[in-house]
Amino acid sequence: MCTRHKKYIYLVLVVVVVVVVVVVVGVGVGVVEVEVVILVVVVAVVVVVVLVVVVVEVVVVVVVYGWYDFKTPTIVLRDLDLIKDVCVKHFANFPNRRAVVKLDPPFDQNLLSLFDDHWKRVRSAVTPTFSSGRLKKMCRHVERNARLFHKILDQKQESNEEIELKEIMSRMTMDTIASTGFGLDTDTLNQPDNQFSKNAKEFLNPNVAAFLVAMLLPFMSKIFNALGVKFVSQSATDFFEKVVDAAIQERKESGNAGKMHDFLDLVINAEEKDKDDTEEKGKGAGSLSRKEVMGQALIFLLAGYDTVSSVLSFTLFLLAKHPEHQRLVQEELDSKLAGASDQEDMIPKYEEVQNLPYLEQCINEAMRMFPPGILIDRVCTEEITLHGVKFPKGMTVILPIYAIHMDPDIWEEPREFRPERFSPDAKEARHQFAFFPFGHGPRNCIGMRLGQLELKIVLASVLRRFDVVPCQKTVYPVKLEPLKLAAKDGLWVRLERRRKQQL
Ligand code: HEM
Repeated sequence: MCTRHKKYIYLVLVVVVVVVVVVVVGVGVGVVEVEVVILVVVVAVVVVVVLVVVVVEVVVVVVVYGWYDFKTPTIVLRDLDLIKDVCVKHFANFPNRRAVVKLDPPFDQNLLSLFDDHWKRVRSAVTPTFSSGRLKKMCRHVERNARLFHKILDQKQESNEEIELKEIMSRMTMDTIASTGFGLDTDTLNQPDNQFSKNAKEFLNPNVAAFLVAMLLPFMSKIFNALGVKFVSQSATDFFEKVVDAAIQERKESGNAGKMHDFLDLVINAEEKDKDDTEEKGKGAGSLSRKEVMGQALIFLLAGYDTVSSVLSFTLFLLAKHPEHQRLVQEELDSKLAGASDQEDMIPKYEEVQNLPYLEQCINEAMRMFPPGILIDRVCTEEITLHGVKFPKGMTVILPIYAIHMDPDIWEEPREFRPERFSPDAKEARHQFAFFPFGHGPRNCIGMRLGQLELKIVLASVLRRFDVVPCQKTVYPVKLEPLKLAAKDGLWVRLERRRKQQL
């Protein structure tokens, strides 16, 4: 039960006890009639009984609540131990996400949407792409894009331009995902309307209306499929298939195939093992069918673009509004990175960003307040009872990330930006599952370490070079769009060059 409810219940109980004592004393001194005593005791008993019922009800309402999504029982968990059990301890009973809409091939083969053993095989084949060794190699793409990004920021700073962070960060992360994943040089930073960016935006903006209808009325998904309504743009999917094919061809011809250790190499390796290109092939760990490979290429683009750009922009925006925390980050960067990086461009290296605890605290606090994913879900595949709550087979389990990140019983004044919440002591004192922007357990975000690396390299390099300050268009507190955690009025700031002696 949460402490707020407890407080009210204790208050009412104290009032009841005080009234009873006053009345009994009143009888003792002869100012209250016996009938009044009987009446007061009856009322007190009724109040206590009602309270007991409410307490039980509150326990049920606060720990979990649910509804029927037509015939599918759906439950929302608030209890952190239950969340831990579902995601980690009893993962075997909850291995999949719900299939909200039926996707078209090859996108239907993406990790996010796969089930059971099929998911397990693809996940273990893709996991090596994100090993420390490969991340280190991918880092040079992140650094190169950060360098190009600085040139744009320099121009904007020199002309004292106001900057909408989400827009410019999206362009930068688009280039980063294209180069880290596929070795492509897309230059979206300088050419925001290039073909790659146009198709990515089209692909990333699915048929929202159909998607929402299918979410609210699951049976409509089948009707949409029968009518040929697409949830994801076919032309954009075709475009990316061609882009990936051309990139593979180019790498093979240049003799670099297998040497770059990025996602494209995984594609090429998979091809070698799976020459006859059928969906049924690629059953061994490490081997993927051509469609599976394309499915992962598309989900990397989808999952790695908007998420990272959103956290980058919210973190910088919050630091602009909280200069005292920005100073602390800059002091950390000055002391830990001084002399170790290339002084000219201020881009820290892979090893250097591994030890920036205060920057990490600020990033975590920004992700607590504005997690790119509002919730995650799992489906129960085998009945189980956990902490007295029965999960029947087929039940959808919702794990509400945003609601838990904003729960005042876990986070005091949750709307305040307080990076100190993530100090080692504060973390130690809190339930480990109170913060989960990347999900939890074996099905958590596979790109987490790449995402964190990008965040730290880009933020460290920007904050070493510039002070980020509010401007006329800054709207704070942030007003959110109705259906996603995006700022309705944009995230506007201005840049000021840091004075030499601070560097
Ligand atoms: C700040 C950055 C990111 C955030 C906050 C984020 C968040 C998430 C969340 C909440 C999930 C669901 C986890 C669960 O159900 O337990 C997820 C899954 C996933 N993410 Fe990320 N993500 C980020 C970056 C990335 C990047 C850079 C990539 C790829 C390059 C990526 C690829 C994926 C994939 C493929 C899955 C599905 C994993 C599976 O089902 O096995 N994400 N992410």
